[in-house]
Amino acid sequence: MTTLRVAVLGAAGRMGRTVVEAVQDAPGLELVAALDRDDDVAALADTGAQVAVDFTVPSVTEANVTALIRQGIHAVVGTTGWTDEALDRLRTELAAQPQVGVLIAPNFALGAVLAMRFAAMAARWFESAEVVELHHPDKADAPSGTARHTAEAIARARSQAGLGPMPDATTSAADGARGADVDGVRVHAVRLRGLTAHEEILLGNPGEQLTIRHDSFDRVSFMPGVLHAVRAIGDRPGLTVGLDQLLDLG
Ligand SMILES: NC(=O)C1=CN([C@@H]2O[C@H](COP(=O)(O)OP(=O)(O)OC[C@H]3O[C@@H](n4cnc5c(N)ncnc54)[C@H](O)[C@@H]3O)[C@@H](O)[C@H]2O)C=CC1
Ligand SMILES: O=C(O)C1=N[C@H](C(=O)O)C[C@H](O)C1
Repeated sequence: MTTLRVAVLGAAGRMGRTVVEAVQDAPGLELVAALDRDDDVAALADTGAQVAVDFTVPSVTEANVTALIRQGIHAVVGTTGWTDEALDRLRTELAAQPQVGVLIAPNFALGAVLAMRFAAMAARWFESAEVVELHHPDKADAPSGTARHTAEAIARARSQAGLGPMPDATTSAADGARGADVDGVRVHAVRLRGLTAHEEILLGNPGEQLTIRHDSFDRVSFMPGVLHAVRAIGDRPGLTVGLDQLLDLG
């Protein structure tokens, strides 16, 4: 079996530490670099890394991935905060390195990926849909990347089905009481000590409610998805958004 040489960026962080352990324990993978703040990503090629996993912070992830692409290193990215404009800039970078693959995924937990897919399937059949995400209080961004992605998928499905705005008679609300508006879908963010990463999608019709809930109790829940992506990304040049694209979900 040939060995795949892997680097981890953000290696001192909560996710980075878990990824380092997972790569060290995974058959066929070799950890060749573990970088954090102040390490030079632009010199990573010297380590022989073929794939790099980025769990850093929204303000640096684009610069990291750009540096990886320019060195011909595939990237598996879990860091949140990607905008459409930033993704377009990556596509331009990738056009100059057509053999390189980049995966950006808001959530690597298989259950979360399925929850997002189920929510998109269900969205057209319900009058109302709202998303509640619940996380540890050390999280920097709100709402979560997963909740944004979920809300965007719900909005797309509603628009394709010709559904209009959801019923909501609110005319007076305290700041933030109705959550953030993501493409017309309300998203609520809870931060609570003891939590890891959780999401509930609430779908309502007259007389019924469907609740889709996913819980990551531990960061090991993200590792099968991360390792699957590390192994698959070399055969998938260009930009891929969402782990579902690598899971053959139909
Ligand atoms: N896609 C997914 O499945 C998941 C995504 N995340 C996302 O991953 C990101 C990281 O989350 P956590 O590990 O909880 O955060 P964290 O704050 O524990 O870790 C971030 C790490 O990045 C390091 N860092 C900062 N600048 C850097 C740079 N220029 N180069 C290399 N490292 C740098 C920090 O020193 C820190 O060690 C967040 O955006 C979070 O939302 C978190 C969990 C799962
Ligand atoms: O910061 C986290 O912890 C998580 N971040 C990702 C997100 O913002 O969606 C994925 C997961 O929710 C954990």
